[in-house]
Amino acid sequence: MSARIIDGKAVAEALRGRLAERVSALGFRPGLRVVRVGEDPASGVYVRNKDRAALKAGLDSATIQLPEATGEAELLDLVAKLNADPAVDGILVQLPLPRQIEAVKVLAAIDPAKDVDGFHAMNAGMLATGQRGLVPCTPKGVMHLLAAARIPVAGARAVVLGRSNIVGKPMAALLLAADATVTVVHSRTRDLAHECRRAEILVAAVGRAEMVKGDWIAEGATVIDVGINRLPDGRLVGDVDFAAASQHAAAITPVPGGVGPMTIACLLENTVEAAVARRGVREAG
Ligand SMILES: Nc1nc(=O)c2c([nH]1)NC[C@@H]1CN(c3ccc(C(=O)N[C@@H](CCC(=O)O)C(=O)O)cc3)C=[N+]21
Repeated sequence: MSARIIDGKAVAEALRGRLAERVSALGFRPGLRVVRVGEDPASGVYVRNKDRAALKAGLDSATIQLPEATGEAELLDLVAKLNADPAVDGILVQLPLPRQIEAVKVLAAIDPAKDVDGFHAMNAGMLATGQRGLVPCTPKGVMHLLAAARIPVAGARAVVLGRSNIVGKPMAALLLAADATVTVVHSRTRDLAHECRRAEILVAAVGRAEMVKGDWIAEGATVIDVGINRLPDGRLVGDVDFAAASQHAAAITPVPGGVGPMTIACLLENTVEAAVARRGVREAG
């Protein structure tokens, strides 16, 4: 059997189209500012793709590029300025940050109402306690993909591989809120393969190229691959051995063209949501 491929690029395009319509009805351009310190290669493609998508959706979007040697106080000053700017609805500080800057301090300084990454402890707490807040883009994008592919989540056995604050933990919280039975597994889990084989929905988010093997996948499972890993030969692969997993899964996301484009679409969605909430806009429909 060969799995159905869940086309994240197409689902993201559809979501961006709906957002463009929503933005044009607002009568103002939601403002997004992305702050990038230094030149971490992982965030290069992301920044370029995001800028293009944001402008196309009608957002007022700009990237603020700071030098690698920027100090923590300087970055905190910029965040304070963006917090105070009424035209700015969303603030995203690209991670990872250079060594001299403590990321948790910077994330804590962002106004939670403008925290379109959903990384502030306030938004993480809102998600954990089932309250409305800004939800991290990648896990939010995964939930959109599951819905678009008509994968039943309620009651399903879901396994999340990875426990990061930016993907694994919020992913588990969202699946739980959608009534899945959620297991989080990680590098210290005994018999990872066995745990993964129990999954009806497997979300792989460890950042290790093709770590999930074909025989880790139950027959008929849905496989969501969050990993984006660059191999020495330049090829881009996920955390899952795609060809082998496709022989067992019923549905699977590719890399590239799976979760990545959804992360960007959800960043735009969060910016629109932040703008609507902050400015007290009442939308029709
Ligand atoms: N504060 C913060 N928030 C982030 O969300 C964040 C970050 N920092 N730092 C860097 C990572 C990386 N990231 C990506 C998102 C989408 C693609 C993406 O769209 N990838 C495409 C194309 C990839 C390619 O062609 O190279 C795909 O998977 O199909 C990639 C990478 C968000 N990140």
